[in-house]
Amino acid sequence: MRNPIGAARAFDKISRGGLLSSSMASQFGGISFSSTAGFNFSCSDESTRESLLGRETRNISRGDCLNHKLASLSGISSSFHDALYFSRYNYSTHCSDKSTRELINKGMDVNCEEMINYFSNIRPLSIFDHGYKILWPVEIMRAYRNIPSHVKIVEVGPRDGLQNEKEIVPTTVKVKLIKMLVSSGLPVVEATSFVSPKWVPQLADAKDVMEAIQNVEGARFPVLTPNLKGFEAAIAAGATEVAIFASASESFSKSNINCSIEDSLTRYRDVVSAARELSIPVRGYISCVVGCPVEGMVPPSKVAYVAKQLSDMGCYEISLGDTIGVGTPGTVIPMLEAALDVVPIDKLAVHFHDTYGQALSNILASLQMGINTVDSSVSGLGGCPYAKGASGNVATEDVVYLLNGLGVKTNVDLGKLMLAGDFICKHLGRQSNSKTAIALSKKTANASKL
Ligand SMILES: CC(C)(COP(=O)([O-])OP(=O)([O-])OC[C@H]1O[C@@H](n2cnc3c(N)ncnc32)[C@H](O)[C@@H]1OP(=O)([O-])[O-])[C@@H](O)C(=O)NCCC(=O)NCCSC(=O)C[C@@](C)(O)CC(=O)[O-]
Repeated sequence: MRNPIGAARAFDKISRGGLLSSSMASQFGGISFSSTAGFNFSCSDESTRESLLGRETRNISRGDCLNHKLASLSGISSSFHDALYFSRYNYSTHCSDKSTRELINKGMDVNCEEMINYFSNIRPLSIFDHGYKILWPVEIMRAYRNIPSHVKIVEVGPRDGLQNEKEIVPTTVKVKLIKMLVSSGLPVVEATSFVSPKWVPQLADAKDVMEAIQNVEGARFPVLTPNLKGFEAAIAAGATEVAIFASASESFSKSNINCSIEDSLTRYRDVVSAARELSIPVRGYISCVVGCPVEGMVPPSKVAYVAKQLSDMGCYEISLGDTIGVGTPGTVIPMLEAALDVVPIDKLAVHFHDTYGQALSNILASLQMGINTVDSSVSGLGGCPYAKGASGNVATEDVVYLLNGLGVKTNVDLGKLMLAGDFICKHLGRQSNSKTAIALSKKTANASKL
């Protein structure tokens, strides 16, 4: 096995010297570099070359403090680093934690050995054991650089989950579920919808739900409002935050809210302006961000268009919904890139249904791009009544397990969350859709510690 510190020193010398000599190649596990203009690379291993160059040749179009800091500390041109190691997104503001930031902010004083020690201490990956050649700190940086230190989970189970149940869930059960979710530490629990009861009878008790949770503290309770009528009813029932929901697909807009995308945006401008007068924050959703049950693939440009409209009208956050769960990172990443061209990253959230089992992969890809708000539904409840065949949202338990594994803070107690999931699943008379909940409920281990 190659000595990582030796390789670190080699990397350090190259970085500081700014010259890449062929004698260094052997220390980089067979990868050779040419330091001619433009830093062309040649590499003996096809897949390594692919991973080093193929996917990382975009230029940075946004400011990226880390790039410039690391470029300057390593003493080589930033274009080299931009092309090789970093994508276009800003690391520094989404930096994993304080000590990483400090490390980065030390600028010239940081060397690669410190980086290795740092990352090998905090990350459980034993990449050195896998016979990797040069790719560690690069790979680690690439995999973790944008993952935020804290993720806000928006629990949508009581709304997105229960809106799709055949049997109408009694108000008392909904209220108990909401309280249990809050007690698990979830900061935002979407409570219900003020939509037409003819369209969604499952949530016809919206007013009663809101009145019953008036005194519940510890979380915010946004509610869906499709128009001014819904907004006014929500405010009268005590809502202090609302969400509007547009679509990137014309057909879905028509089947879900009975109007075109443009007409929906006009309606939503009225809702947002009424909300602004009352200082009510408005979240925006976009459905069908990668695929539509009627139209098939949805181009990223359509998502970007609606995202910009929602952002411009004043939504504080825009949740990008893969309503029918068809996305993979292959389609989700280009969609997010398009959205990021028009909306700042801190305003974006992701909302994945898990129809094809891709939700966690899509969430990881989103985190790696710096997204720090994720919607999910306890026990994977859910679906949309107007998107036939779509399954539930990604399970909140699975998201928390993933984030715990990445060392990302959520403030959610997995054990308490599982109790909430168990409660609603027992009521519905079915098994949880959360793999984490199923696996952990078979163990007696204390799930709160996982
Ligand atoms: C938007 C409408 C109302 C248009 O529905 P419409 O029929 O075109 O509306 P209308 O203005 O002609 O009114 C028809 C009737 O509804 C009443 N009405 C009108 N508005 C309201 C209201 N706010 N609350 C209560 N009642 C309302 C209105 O008063 C009237 O009553 P009537 O005179 O017939 O007795 C209807 O299409 C609707 O309610 N759609 C909601 C559909 C829905 O909730 N879908 C699920 C949520 S979206 C989703 O799940 C996706 C998401 C967000 O999770 C993201 C993702 O997964 O991708």
